[in-house]
Amino acid sequence: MTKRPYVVDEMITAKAIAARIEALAGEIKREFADTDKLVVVGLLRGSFVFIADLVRELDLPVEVDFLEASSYGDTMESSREVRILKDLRSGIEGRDVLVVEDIVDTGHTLSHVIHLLSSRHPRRLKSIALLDKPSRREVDFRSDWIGFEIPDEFVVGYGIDFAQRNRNLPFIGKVRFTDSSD
Ligand SMILES: O=P(O)(O)OC[C@H]1O[C@H](OP(=O)(O)OP(=O)(O)O)[C@H](O)[C@@H]1O
Ligand code: HPA
Ligand SMILES: [Mg+2]
Repeated sequence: MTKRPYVVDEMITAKAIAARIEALAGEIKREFADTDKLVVVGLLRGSFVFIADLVRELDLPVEVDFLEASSYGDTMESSREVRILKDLRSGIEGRDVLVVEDIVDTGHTLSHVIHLLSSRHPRRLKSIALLDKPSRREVDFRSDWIGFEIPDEFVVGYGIDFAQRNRNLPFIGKVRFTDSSD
């Protein structure tokens, strides 16, 4: 658990996030225009704000489900071991599925989840990540839709945490440690 004091510098405003979500929703609606039901799967915990705003822009027949995966705990480094803490409540065989993630960093989490869900034989399986850090990627993975590409900064806000703090910030901000002892 971090004890070092830090501040959060705003990086992406709530207004910019909302505008980007509106544009992405249009692309998703075109992709799934023929669906009789789209299962939108949020990856807890970090995606809870993004999925709430995204699904309200999707005038499609939507079912919402959640899967909890964790690989960072209260640190800034991926354990590279993705633990599934909570699985979906419904089956997805033959279903149209959109996995919603807050951020793709090393890529271990979302690539593991996509591999797991594809083994359940959905009709169509796509993913969207609000943020993507391509410079940090450790596995060959890219989401089907990306909100914003960002540099190698540790970010919080809009559902994203550092040691379970700052998920409730309305914007995306980057963490900056303030003590001179480091
Ligand atoms: O691409 P990666 O390097 O795997 O990192 C991305 C993942 O790390 C964070 O989740 P975390 O494990 O912190 O759990 P949380 O969603 O509950 O915050 C984030 O929400 C992504 O799921
Ligand atoms: N912030 C919070 N959690 C994360 C990040 C980040 O930048 N990258 C991977 N998990
Ligand atoms: Mg997460």
